[in-house]
Amino acid sequence: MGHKAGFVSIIGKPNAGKSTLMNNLVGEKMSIITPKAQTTRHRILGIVNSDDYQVVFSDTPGIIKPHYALHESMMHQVEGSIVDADLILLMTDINEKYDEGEVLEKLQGSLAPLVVLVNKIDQSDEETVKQKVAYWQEKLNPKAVFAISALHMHDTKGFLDYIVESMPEHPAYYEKDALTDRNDRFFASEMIRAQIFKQYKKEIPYSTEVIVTAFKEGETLHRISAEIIVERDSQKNILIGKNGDMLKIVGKYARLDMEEFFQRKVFLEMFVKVIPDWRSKKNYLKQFGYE
Ligand SMILES: Nc1nc2c(ncn2[C@@H]2O[C@H](COP(=O)(O)OP(=O)(O)OP(=O)(O)O)[C@@H](O)[C@H]2O)c(=O)[nH]1
Repeated sequence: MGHKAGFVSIIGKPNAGKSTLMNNLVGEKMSIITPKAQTTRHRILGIVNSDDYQVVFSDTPGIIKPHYALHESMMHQVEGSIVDADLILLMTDINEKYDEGEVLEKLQGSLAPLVVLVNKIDQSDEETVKQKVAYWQEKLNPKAVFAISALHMHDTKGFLDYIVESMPEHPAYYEKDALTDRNDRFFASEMIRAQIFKQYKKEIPYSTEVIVTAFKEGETLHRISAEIIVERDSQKNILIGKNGDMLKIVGKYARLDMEEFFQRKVFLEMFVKVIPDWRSKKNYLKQFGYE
C-alpha cells in the first residue's frame, strides 16, 4: 500500500476539548488549553507523521455566534478548515446538552466524511456514553462515533488507526519532521496569551491580543519582545497591576513555558498598549493576522 496523507479538521463548540486532543495526538503543546471557552483564535495545524502516513490535524476556534469582527474571522477559519478536510471530527462534550445547532449549521454542504467524538467520558458513566453514542449515530449518520477522553487518551489507538485508514493515498504535504505550520514567534505569543487566560478573570483575556515585535534567536538565549494590546485604559491598569505585579507574574510563567518549549534561556520583555475596540476594527485584525 502507498503512502497516506490528508487533512483532518477538529471542530466543535468552545471548551469541547479540541486543543487537548490535538496536542495529545501530536505530543506537543501546540494549542492553548485552559478551562475558559474561546481560547483558540487561529486555526493551528498539528502534524502526526510515520513512515507510511502523515495526518495533518487542524485545531479550530470553538464555534460561536459572532459578536465582533474578531469572531467573524475566527468563524471563517473554521469554515476554511471544513472545506479543506478529508475527514471532519466533530467533537462534543458528553456533559453538554444536545445543543450543537451552530456547529451543525457550519457542516451543511460539507462533502467530507464525518466522525463524531464524544469527549470527556472520564467524567461520565457507561450508560450515558452508550446513549450519547446512539444519539449521534442516529442523528447524523456519521461514518463512526468514538467515545474518548482526550485528556487521558484512553482507547485512542483504535481511533487513530481509523483516521489513518480513512486518509487518501497521497504523498506527504509537509516535511516529515514538521509538527506544525506555525513558527516560533506564533508560539511565543500564544504562551503569553495562555498566561493571560490563566491569570485574569472576566473580559481581560478576551480583550487582549499579543504581538511578538522582536525575536532574536541565540544558541543559548532567545530575546523576545512583545506588545500586549488591550481595548481600554482600565484594562491596561488591571493587566499591569499594582507596581506591575500582575504583569510580572504573566512574564515569569510565560518565560518558563517558553524556556521549556524552545529548550533555551529566554529573555522576555513586554509592553502594554491600548488600541480602542481593536476586536471590531478590520484594519487591526488584519495587521494581527486575522483575515
Ligand atoms: N475531564 C476531561 N476534561 C477534558 C477532556 N478534554 C478536555 N478537557 C478539559 O476541557 C477544557 C477545555 O479544553 P480545550 O482543549 O481547551 O477545549 P477547546 O475545544 O480547544 O476550546 P476552545 O479553544 O474554546 O475552542 C480544559 O480544561 C481541558 O482540560 C477530557 O477528556 N476529560
